[in-house]
Amino acid sequence: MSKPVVAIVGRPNVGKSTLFNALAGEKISIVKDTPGVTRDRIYADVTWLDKEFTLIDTGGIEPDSKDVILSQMRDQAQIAIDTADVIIFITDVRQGLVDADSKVADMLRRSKKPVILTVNKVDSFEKFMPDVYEFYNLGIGDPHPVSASSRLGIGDLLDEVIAEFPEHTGEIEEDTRPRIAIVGKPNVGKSSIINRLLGENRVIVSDIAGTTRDAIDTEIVHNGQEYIFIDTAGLRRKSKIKEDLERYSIIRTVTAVERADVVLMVIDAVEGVTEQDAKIAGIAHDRGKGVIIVVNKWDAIEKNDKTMKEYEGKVRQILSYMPYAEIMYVSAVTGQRLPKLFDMIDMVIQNQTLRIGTGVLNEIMMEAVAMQQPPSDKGKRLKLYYITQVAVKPPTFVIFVNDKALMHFSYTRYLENKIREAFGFKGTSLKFIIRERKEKDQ
Ligand SMILES: Nc1nc2c(ncn2[C@@H]2O[C@H](COP(=O)(O)OP(=O)(O)OP(=O)(O)O)[C@@H](O)[C@H]2O)c(=O)[nH]1
Ligand SMILES: Nc1nc2c(ncn2[C@@H]2O[C@H](COP(=O)(O)OP(=O)(O)OP(=O)(O)O)[C@@H](O)[C@H]2O)c(=O)[nH]1
Repeated sequence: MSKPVVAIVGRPNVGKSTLFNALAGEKISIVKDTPGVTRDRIYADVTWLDKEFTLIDTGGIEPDSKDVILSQMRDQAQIAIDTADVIIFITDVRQGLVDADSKVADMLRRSKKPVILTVNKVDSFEKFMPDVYEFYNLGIGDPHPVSASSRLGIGDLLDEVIAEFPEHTGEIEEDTRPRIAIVGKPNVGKSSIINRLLGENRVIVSDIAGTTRDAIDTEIVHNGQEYIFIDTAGLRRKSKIKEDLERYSIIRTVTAVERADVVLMVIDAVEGVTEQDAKIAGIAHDRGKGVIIVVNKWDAIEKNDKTMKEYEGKVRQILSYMPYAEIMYVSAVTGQRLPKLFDMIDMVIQNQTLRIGTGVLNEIMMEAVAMQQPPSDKGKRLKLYYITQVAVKPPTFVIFVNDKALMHFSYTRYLENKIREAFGFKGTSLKFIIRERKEKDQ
């Protein structure tokens, strides 16, 4: 089930970041503050009423000469058009309508994507409403006045946003073909892998990082089964600003991962696994997707009988939050082990959709509790009453306990391990929801 993507586009200083924070509220994914990594918030998971979506900030325009700003805005808008289901176009009532706004509005209108025109910094409706009407001139519908900094009009804006979502998002989609996103840093061999799997050169491969054009979904048939590969290779724009490139590649990764069942996390064997890989893989992990770690260019490194083990050690260390992910060592150049990817994908999808009966789950939990006493605090011991699986993709379990505060992370991890020992669940994360229940209710 893929969540809709909502993108924010607007000139520098109109309040994009402020609006982003106001919409995202507390539930926010902050991209880790690793050195050399973009420090801004780029995406967040938002829930409004019963709808969930992913919010992305296409931001990051350097205030420079007017021409540069306009061309950067066009790039931003293009990213939003390519990746988002709904676009929030934000303007500033205090600066009024400017030429760049009209040009971007033209572009957005032509895209036929739903656009919510937002006029920010309307801190007082009484005072500024007359100026808001001017924005009708953009010809992209009604302007919605908000004050991002004082959170005025935010609820109405969210209502407008979710009203534009495609009808059936969040429900079971008709297209049952497995969707596989192929993600990773530039130049790790994403397009080469797809090419090789496809058996024909429909994707342009180049030696220069970021040169593959126009990511498209590619259908590949293997043993009579159709798979959809979502390619994130290449970047549409060649920015001189490193942080911009990173932002765009993260946006594309997030939106591709969102649409996928399984994520192939490609790592360059020659370069080795890096913090940037960890950040990219984290996007798949956070979203509860199936993950296969694909170490590519295996042909290009010198090997002995220990190489694979050593490599695995490094990968496991840096991607320590996903011990469940399988690692495959492949070569897009020689084709080594690539056909096995399909078996692995099938297995991961099976595990993502695996349902375990309540009876057997409770047996496992009780056995686990008998083997290792649950933690206690200030004389009160954790009691586990009941466990049941409530969802798949990822498999999600609810555990009823006497006191949530006593359910320590490490004990949840212990139970997870017991469940994995019994059922494997290879390639997928598991989610645990802890609920409290009064003792007399049991
Ligand atoms: N008065 C008023 N000021 C606001 C409002 N929202 C944002 N601002 C101010 O506008 C300025 C720019 O806000 P940001 O959120 O950083 O704008 P941005 O569009 O992300 O800016 P860039 O990062 O340059 O693209 C800040 O000084 C904010 O405090 C608002 O609703 N009312
Ligand atoms: N030796 C070796 N080289 C490879 C392999 N796979 C890809 N390459 C080379 O790595 C370079 C990058 O490959 P691409 O497939 O364009 O990489 P990408 O991840 O799609 O790159 P972007 O488009 O920049 O995101 C090319 O020069 C490929 O020939 C492999 O398995 N072995």
